[in-house]
Amino acid sequence: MSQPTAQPVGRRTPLTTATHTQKPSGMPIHKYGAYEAVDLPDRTWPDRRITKAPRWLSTDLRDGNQALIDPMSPARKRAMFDLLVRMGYKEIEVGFPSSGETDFAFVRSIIEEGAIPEDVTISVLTQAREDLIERTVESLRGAHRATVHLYNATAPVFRRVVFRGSKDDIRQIAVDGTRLVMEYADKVLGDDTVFGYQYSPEIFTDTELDFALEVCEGVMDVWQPEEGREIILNLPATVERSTPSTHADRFEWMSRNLSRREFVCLSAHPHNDRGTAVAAAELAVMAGADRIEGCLFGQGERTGNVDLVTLGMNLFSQGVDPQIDFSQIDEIRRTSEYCNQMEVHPRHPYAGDLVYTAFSGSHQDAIKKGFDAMEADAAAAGRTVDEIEWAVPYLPIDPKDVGRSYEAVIRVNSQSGKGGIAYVLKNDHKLDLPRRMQIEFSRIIQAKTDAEGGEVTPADIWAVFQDEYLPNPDNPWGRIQLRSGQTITDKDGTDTLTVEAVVDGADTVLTGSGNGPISAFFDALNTVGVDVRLLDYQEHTMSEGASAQAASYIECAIDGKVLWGIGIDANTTRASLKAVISAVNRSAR
Ligand SMILES: CC(=O)SCCNC(=O)CCNC(=O)[C@H](O)C(C)(C)COP(=O)(O)OP(=O)(O)OC[C@H]1O[C@@H](n2cnc3c(N)ncnc32)[C@H](O)[C@@H]1OP(=O)(O)O
Ligand SMILES: CC(C)C(=O)C(=O)O
Repeated sequence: MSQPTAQPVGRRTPLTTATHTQKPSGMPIHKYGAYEAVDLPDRTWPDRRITKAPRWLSTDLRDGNQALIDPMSPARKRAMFDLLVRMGYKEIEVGFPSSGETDFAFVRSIIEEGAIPEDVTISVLTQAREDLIERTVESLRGAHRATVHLYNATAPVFRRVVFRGSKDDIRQIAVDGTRLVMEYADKVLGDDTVFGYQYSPEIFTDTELDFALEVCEGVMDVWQPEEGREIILNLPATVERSTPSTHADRFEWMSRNLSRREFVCLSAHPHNDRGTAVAAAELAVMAGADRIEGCLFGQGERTGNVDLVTLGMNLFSQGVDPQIDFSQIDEIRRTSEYCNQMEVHPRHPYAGDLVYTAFSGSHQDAIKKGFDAMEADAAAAGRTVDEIEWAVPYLPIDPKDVGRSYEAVIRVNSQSGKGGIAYVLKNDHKLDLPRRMQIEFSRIIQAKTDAEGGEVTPADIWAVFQDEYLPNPDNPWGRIQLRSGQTITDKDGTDTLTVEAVVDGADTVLTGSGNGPISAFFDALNTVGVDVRLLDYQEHTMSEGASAQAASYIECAIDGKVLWGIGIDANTTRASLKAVISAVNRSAR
């Protein structure tokens, strides 16, 4: 029989792609074509950095609302509007007033009730149809600052299928619509309304670049932008169709080729069909966009509009002021959920229930070390933790900055390790367990999670910890309970300890001597047949002030077993005696 040849460690046949050849899926790929690239070899956007917030427009009340199963009631609309104002949005698209009485009445209500702050501009959307434009402008009577937003589709399939017209016909719809908006604004709105205009070539992402430019130029020829008379040209990714890099190329191309660029506010309106709307928006800003339209938490048609919360918080997490207040993210989320009647996903960036929570051991370990290092670094710099740069692994921002507590940062289940459990004890009970004690206790918790599954709450952890290490009058298990102890130190430094205790149910006085209270106590315990040897001892105060408690941790070998004990007391000697009893009682449990 031939002997198998021993392979040196690390020299076995590796798994390579050759052993995992992928096979054609059989999916109908012939139905789809590649998206056209932009010929822009001297593109500049990849080298740009975002150093300030773009202008934001919230379209929650329009694009968000039009996509809801149950569009917002007037009360829900008002709650959303007030939230957006409180957060600091200065441009808010409040509806499509010509769609019906609900939107029209809502626009009238916020104007007539004085709900729009002086520095907030409301915007309303309309198709390029005269009756709709008239009704739209009518809704704005008496507003301080208002923008009419006109759109028509310019993409080839719309030209052919929806409008059944030539490029010139489509361009003319935009030009005529712009003229009508201006005429009705002149007729209906007084001088007390600061009036603005926005045009969107719909499905910009599917429109030939030169044609999108041609239509925008035609619109500008009518509006005549100049100093003090900007035009907002909004280039919507109505359906997201390309990588964010190609989207950025298209923005850079438009930004370079538009005439009167200094009077144009170039705006992006990404949707999330490919799941990359946030990246598309950020790269569009790098490529020249001045403004982003989106919705809170990515509400909106199909996969949603770009998420304004993620965009704003991405800036914040890079030290750039988003100009929007996200400090109460849970209130923002609750209001948005109420208005949209849709839940925000627990993994939603910055706002989901679980996004500042680590269950897994190595994450928890790193987070605990990160918090400890922050405290040490702040103390070394003579500052508070809030005054130094945030650097906690796995937490891109300090949850406190969005109104979250640290309670949920670490949650314990079967995937957790000692770091997380130690974090809970330190955070909730001011107990900073020595490393080997963390290991010992985490095994006890792990046995529980393996047996029972699910999550172990901080309250469960504390109950197990107390039961394991801290016998007390309500739970007085163990051979020995301490009543009182007294040490006398003689002139050569020897401590003599007298302890009153209950041993095996009987009141007992134990005495012993040694070169400190702990060794004196070990000596005393020997008299009742307990053989203890000290391996490690640590202590710390748990709070400041006269009534401060101290925690003592002791690692001992007791009758051949190595165990930890803990004692908590205002008196450090008493804390250490309790720690010895905790370990001794555990050894006999
Ligand atoms: C990408 C976006 O999100 S765009 C915004 C979409 N949002 C909404 O549509 C919500 C509100 N809309 C509505 O309530 C309705 O569409 C209304 C009340 C405004 C209009 O309703 P209707 O009069 O029934 O027209 P409908 O919306 O079906 O539009 C169809 C007609 O308008 C034309 N049309 C569509 N969009 C536009 C436009 N932007 N400009 C000019 N004409 C347009 C179509 O070609 C079609 O014309 P046809 O009847 O001659 O074939
Ligand atoms: C009206 C436009 C801006 C729009 O909502 C879109 O194209 O998605």
